[in-house]
Amino acid sequence: MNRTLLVLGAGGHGRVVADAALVMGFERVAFLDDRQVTVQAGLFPVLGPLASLESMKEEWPAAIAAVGDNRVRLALFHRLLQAGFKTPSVLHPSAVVSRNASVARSVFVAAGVVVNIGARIDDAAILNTGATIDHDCAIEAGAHISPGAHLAGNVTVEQCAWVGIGSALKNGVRIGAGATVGAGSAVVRDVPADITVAGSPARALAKRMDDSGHC
Ligand SMILES: CC(=O)SCCNC(=O)CCNC(=O)[C@H](O)C(C)(C)COP(=O)(O)OP(=O)(O)OC[C@H]1O[C@@H](n2cnc3c(N)ncnc32)[C@H](O)[C@@H]1OP(=O)(O)O
Repeated sequence: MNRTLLVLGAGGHGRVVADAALVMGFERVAFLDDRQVTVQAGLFPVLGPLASLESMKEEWPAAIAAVGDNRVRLALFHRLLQAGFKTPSVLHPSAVVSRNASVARSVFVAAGVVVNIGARIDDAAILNTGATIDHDCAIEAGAHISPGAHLAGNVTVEQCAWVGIGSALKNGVRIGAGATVGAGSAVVRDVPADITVAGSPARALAKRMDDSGHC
């Protein structure tokens, strides 16, 4: 394993990732963050703004995108690939990940997570503290499963969707790309792309507007 890791983003999520990286065995961990003057990064130095990323590669060849915003994180991951960085995943040692599950690049698997047989975790996804991902789920690139969320078997969470803290997803449901599942929700049917649902059973709250102002 490469023993250095550059963490992109020194916010709450980035700090959790950095902490887990140390426990996992990385020896030198540092941040890039545009708020370098004010950020409270704890034990880890902030080496510069994100704009300096490409110039860091020689000393810091491995990096992980660790900002909470799903689309921004996925874009940063693609920038890492383009610049030729190594893109290891960070798996907290207390996570239980089936040998018959797959975990792609730049994934963060937090403490206490369980991933069961046949699950597929794609690039730059987050499985946050204590989440459970049961058999044959697919968590697509840039998706975020928040702390304590429970996914039954055969659930699909499409690209950049966000499953809120403590929610429960019935077996076989599909969460559309960019959709949001509110905290503590019970999802019993498919959720279309770019919709926010919440409650038990989860129902649509609102539809996000795109850049042109249309839903
Ligand atoms: C380590 C970490 O911290 S990871 C981060 C974990 N955080 C989360 O999981 C948070 C998930 N986010 C939520 O649950 C948010 O409330 C969202 C995204 C569902 C909605 O946020 P907003 O669009 O800002 O909605 P807003 O707060 O204005 O609420 C709109 C309505 O929905 C209701 N509502 C909001 N969230 C929920 C929810 N989780 N369950 C039920 N109802 C909800 C509100 O009560 C409100 O109802 P009202 O109009 O009758 O008053």
